[in-house]
Amino acid sequence: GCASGPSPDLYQTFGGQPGLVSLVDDFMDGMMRDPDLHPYFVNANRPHIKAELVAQFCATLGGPCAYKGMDMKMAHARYGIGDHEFNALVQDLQDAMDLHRIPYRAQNRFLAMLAPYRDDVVHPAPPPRARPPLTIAPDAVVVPETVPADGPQNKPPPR
Ligand code: HEM
Repeated sequence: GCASGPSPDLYQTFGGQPGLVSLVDDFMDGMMRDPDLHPYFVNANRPHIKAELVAQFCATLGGPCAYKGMDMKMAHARYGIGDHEFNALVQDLQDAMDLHRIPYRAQNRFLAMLAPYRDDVVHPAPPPRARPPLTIAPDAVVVPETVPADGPQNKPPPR
């Protein structure tokens, strides 16, 4: 039949745990060489992200793992990631899978399972920053409700 979804076989096609650790190493190296993605990861905790990616990929493929990292929306919302960056990441993942000689059929099965994350990862703009606290009392400045049409009333007297 038409193979799709997770399976222990698919996980083995990716080389099991050692295969995934090595794949994610090369994937992250590729993203660090990618000018579209470098800024997002240069100051990030890359060893942590790589460990989470290995667990997530393992679980997604059908391996004996559970992903216990952050929810995808929570992890990405603040970065204002666009479609362009998402596509760049998919390209870098394909390059890493090519390097590891993962057969195209297996690559496509995996990418199809990651595609639904696009909606969680891509945000048109970062959420607004928290406002700084007010430094003056809100009622310290009294603004008149209406400004008279003939201008301010405190004109100097006519000579
Ligand atoms: C299919 C697409 C993607 C998947 C499956 C994915 C997966 C993950 C995972 C599992 C984590 C770790 C979460 C944790 O720490 O618990 C993470 C973190 C992160 N991802 Fe993604 N990601 C994707 C797309 C992207 C894209 C396109 C970007 C940037 C352009 C990105 C940037 C980041 C950053 C900066 C973090 C660190 C978050 C933090 O610690 O504040 N991700 N991602």
